[in-house]
Amino acid sequence: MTRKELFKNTLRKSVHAWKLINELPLSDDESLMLRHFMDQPGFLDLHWRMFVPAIKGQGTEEQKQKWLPLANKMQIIGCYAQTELGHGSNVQGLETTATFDPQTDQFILHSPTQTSSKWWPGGLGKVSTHAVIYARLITDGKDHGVHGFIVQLRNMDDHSPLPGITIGDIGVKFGNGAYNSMDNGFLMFDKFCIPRDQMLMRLSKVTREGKYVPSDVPRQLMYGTMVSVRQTIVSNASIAMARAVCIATRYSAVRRQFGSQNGGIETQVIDYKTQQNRLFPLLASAYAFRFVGEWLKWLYTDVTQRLEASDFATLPEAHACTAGLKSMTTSATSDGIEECRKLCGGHGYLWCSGLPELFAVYVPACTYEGDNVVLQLQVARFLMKTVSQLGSGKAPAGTTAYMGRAKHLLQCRSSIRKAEDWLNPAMVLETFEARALRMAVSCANNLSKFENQEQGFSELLADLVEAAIAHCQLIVVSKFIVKLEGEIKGKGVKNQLKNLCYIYALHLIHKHLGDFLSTNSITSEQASLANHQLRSLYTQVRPNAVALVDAFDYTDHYLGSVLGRYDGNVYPKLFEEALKDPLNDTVVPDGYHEYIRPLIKQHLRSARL
Ligand SMILES: CCCCCCCC/C=C\CCCCCCCCCCCC(=O)SCCNC(=O)CCNC(=O)[C@H](O)C(C)(C)COP(=O)(O)OP(=O)(O)OC[C@H]1O[C@@H](n2cnc3c(N)ncnc32)[C@H](O)[C@@H]1OP(=O)(O)O
Ligand SMILES: Cc1cc2nc3c(=O)[nH]c(=O)nc-3n(C[C@H](O)[C@H](O)[C@H](O)COP(=O)(O)OP(=O)(O)OC[C@H]3O[C@@H](n4cnc5c(N)ncnc54)[C@H](O)[C@@H]3O)c2cc1C
Repeated sequence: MTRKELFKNTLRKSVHAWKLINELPLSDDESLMLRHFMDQPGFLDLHWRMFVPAIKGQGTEEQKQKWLPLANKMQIIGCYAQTELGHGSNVQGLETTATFDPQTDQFILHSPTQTSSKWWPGGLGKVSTHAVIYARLITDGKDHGVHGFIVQLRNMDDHSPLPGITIGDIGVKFGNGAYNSMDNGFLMFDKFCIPRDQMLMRLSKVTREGKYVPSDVPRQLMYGTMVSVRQTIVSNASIAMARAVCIATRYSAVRRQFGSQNGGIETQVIDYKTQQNRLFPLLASAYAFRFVGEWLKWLYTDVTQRLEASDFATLPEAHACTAGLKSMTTSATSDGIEECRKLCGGHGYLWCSGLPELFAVYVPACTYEGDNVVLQLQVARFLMKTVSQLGSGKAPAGTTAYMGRAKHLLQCRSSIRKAEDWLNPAMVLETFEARALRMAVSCANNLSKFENQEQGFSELLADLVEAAIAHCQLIVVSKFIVKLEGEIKGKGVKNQLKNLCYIYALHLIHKHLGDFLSTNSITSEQASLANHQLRSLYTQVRPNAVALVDAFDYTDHYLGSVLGRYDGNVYPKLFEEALKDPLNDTVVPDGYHEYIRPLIKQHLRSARL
């Protein structure tokens, strides 16, 4: 499809989905499922995942009563317009202004520079009638920082932009199809007025007289919508990883190369240890991200209930966990999808493998909802704060509880003696805890050598990100272990999950061996025992690998991959797909008479001469 066709088709699908949700009707969970099967980014994502939650989280009761019924019935369509041409990560650096005019009781929204243009919001370019806009609030010449506002963008009769608003699509993005179904947009305000009651005022307020009343709760609650979406992105990482792994695993069982003596049957590529060493950790990651996603959903629900009761104690941890896990799982999944493409050899590069589009549509997850490095730095700040409070009497809780055992973890030596010890959950956990704590403490020690903490932080950014990743990996491993300790129906299933859990943990040890050795969390002998155990786990997973991806229960239609077909009938179907290509509509291609024939004839003539 052309971009215009793709966009229009996405509108058609979205509206059809909305119709089904209402007519059947579907529950929230079922609607979410429908979104997955629709399988295309579109304006509904931003309306439901960001616009509605922003009003719910930051609006007053009156604002919710006014706007939510309209939004819930989709009588208005909204998006989340925060990022600008000049600033995305640095939210405090946004330039759009919202200046209160006490004469008219309105805010005047303005884009003072080109870099202040809103740039990127999904659904903004062509669809949304409304947006939650983030802008600097100015009253009486004073800048109070960034706040949210509900703004109507387009005329409800003919969809034209309202006077004072310039709006459009930012253009084609990475890949063919992929995220181009979405109208990511730009927007400029030219002294555009909105009534005062359209500032989202649950947190801070502006009175009729123009007095600014600051929030009596943490101002970071304004970032709540991002926290909520980051949490869902972790579960989505598992879905995308599982999809790629399903394709690569099934195809690896079909594909044969080498290994035959005198014309016998060749080896299935899945039997090569190198293939297993690349593939099975990704299979394990798909399961691991699912379990940590379930736990994160619980954490998010818990913090939301606490916030409603004005208990803000766990907010920093919820922010660190959602930011860190969003970052870690999306980076691993993007890399994993690309690895799956390579695991499928040349055919993985074909569009009909399903992997190029999956990669193209998935990879912006490393950037949207917070650049992955910027988010790990938030985790690092949280860790440095926690380390600095050790010994102050305030015991670290939740995912940093292990830091409370700093004395032990800083000096303990791993008691792994034989390969099977690497299947001991306590020993594995302690190894990850020691590594994470030692990396965090080492950063804190290095930081303390700087007179200026912020300067020290800047200098140590790369180390801090590594410490943050180590902490996030510990969370994933620990939540997988907790899952195994819970009720799992069927001994066989439990055994398979156990194998995957230890593959996940041991492959991380192998991948980040430098960290584990340099922090003395393990010795090189213990590292080689871990490798030995890993190989043995691969052998145990091998006979069940295809069943473990079948368990994701993806239909062929959803996978959209010739290589990942359930029936394994890959080669005839590759031919069928090739023959569908428009280039094969004619035997002699368009352009032959114009370019190829004259070229060949010229050679023939010169040959005769
Ligand atoms: C064919 C295949 C198809 C595949 C389909 C797959 C199927 C998928 C199915 C469904 C998919 C649906 C998915 C939904 C998708 C939704 C689409 C998303 C679109 C993307 C939308 C966006 O990108 S919106 C814009 C997002 N922008 C950002 O994330 C900006 C990042 N920056 C920030 O968040 C902040 O600026 C910052 C955190 C980096 C820094 O903030 P600031 O400068 O204000 O703070 P400080 O560093 O000074 O910190 C102050 C203090 O506050 C704490 N803090 C910061 N943030 C938070 C927070 N959120 N909550 C709580 N506390 C916070 C910070 O830690 C500091 O604490 P101290 O104690 O003072 O240290
Ligand atoms: C597909 C897609 C959809 C989007 N949808 C929306 C939307 O609906 N609404 C919306 O408001 N926005 C949206 N965005 C914007 C998105 O949220 C931002 O692009 C994202 O937050 C990253 O910000 P940035 O572009 O400013 O990156 P930058 O911050 O400019 O990042 C550039 C580089 O600088 C590095 N960097 C930046 N700051 C630091 C630092 N402090 N320390 C170390 N390194 C740093 C980053 O790691 C990165 O390598 C979308 C983006 C994409 C790609």
